[in-house]
Amino acid sequence: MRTLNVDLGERSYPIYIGGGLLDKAGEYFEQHGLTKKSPVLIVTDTNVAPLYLIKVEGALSDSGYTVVSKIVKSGEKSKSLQVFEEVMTTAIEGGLDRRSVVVALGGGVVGDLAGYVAAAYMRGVTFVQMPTTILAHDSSVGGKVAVNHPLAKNMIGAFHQPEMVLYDVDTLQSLPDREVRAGLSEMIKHGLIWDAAFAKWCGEHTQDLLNLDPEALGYGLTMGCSVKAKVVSTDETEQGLRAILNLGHTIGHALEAIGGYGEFLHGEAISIGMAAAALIAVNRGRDRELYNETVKLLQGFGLPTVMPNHLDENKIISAMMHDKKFKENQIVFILPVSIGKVEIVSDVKLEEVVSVIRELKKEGQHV
Ligand SMILES: NC(=O)c1ccc[n+]([C@@H]2O[C@H](COP(=O)([O-])OP(=O)(O)OC[C@H]3O[C@@H](n4cnc5c(N)ncnc54)[C@H](O)[C@@H]3O)[C@@H](O)[C@H]2O)c1
Ligand SMILES: O=C(O)C(=O)C[C@@H](O)[C@H](O)[C@H](O)COP(=O)(O)O
Ligand SMILES: [Zn+2]
Repeated sequence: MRTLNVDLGERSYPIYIGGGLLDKAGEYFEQHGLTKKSPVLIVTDTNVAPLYLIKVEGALSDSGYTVVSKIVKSGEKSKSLQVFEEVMTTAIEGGLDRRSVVVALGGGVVGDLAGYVAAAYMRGVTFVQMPTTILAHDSSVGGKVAVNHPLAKNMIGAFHQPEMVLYDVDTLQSLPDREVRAGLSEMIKHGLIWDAAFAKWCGEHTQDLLNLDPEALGYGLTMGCSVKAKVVSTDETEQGLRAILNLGHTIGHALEAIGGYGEFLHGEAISIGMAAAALIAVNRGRDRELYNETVKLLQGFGLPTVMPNHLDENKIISAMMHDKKFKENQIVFILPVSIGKVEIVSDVKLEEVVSVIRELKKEGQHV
């Protein structure tokens, strides 16, 4: 078992990473002094519930906790105001009070949704993350919680840090292959923005990671979480540095929105976005090797790096205008400087973006 700390003064919390942790959920709750007098709400989804819900409900009730559970439909479409309201209804009907705990048992969708419920229920209750996807090494850390608006990703949300992250890596063994790849996209991102040696390691351990080799996975997740924890500890509410975690997201979020939150998985959209960011950087004078290396790394994991031809440039651009980093009429981009290092740039012109979208469509025709 590895423990990392997210250092945020009085809002600091541990990330426990290891096997068999869901069975010990009750013990962790007790260790953290979480009350048994108020009901706990577990939010999970239709894929995760049959696999792990009984385990967590059992572990908590064996320790004397009263548990209420809400199962939402799996998939990005559940990150909506409508489902948010449904979860709120379960919380109210289940008698949750101000000392209650909301648990997110699942991937980033459940994490972001349950986290926003925890941030808003009675103006804020305790939140515990129990991630079950690779991607959630990113989403469970840092306190960004949100639901989507049909026009733009994560538009309605808050910063609400969890009490702890209980990451039972045994759960990852049941992930479908496409979700494994999509989750590894954010792991690669952590290497690309912060740590060239880690990015290189990802490239050297592609097969081990794709095969869910426990040792490789444990190391990769620990490294990814520790990059995330360091960045968040420096800039909790994205006043500056934290924006680097958005590498690939300016275009990626636009692709998710225009795809109706169903065509691309988050990690896939971000992979295309990271290829696009590298190409913008090259067109601005960086060595072409930067783009070649980025794309080679992503493609090694079977991730998409070209722009699907059917996507309309204008639609991508107008969806991009809703980016939360858009200010004073400028779209802020995170651009690579070299592998392991990025810069925050606010003078990228729309024409540069359109030209890269077209180049990436052409690349697609060669594949
Ligand atoms: N808050 C943040 O900082 C942050 C960071 C990155 C991504 N995100 C958000 O996270 C979301 C994507 O998260 P995700 O990729 O985990 O998606 P997800 O939660 O939809 O999970 C992916 C799929 O795997 C299934 N699943 C989950 N765990 C499983 C398991 N152990 N075994 C079998 N199936 C399992 C789910 O039911 C779902 O179908 C996006 O909405 C993205 O915006 C948030
Ligand atoms: O934690 C962050 O900060 C991130 O940017 C991590 C991203 O991987 C994640 O997708 C996040 O939800 C994006 O946030 P947003 O503020 O751009 O909606
Ligand atoms: Zn992301």
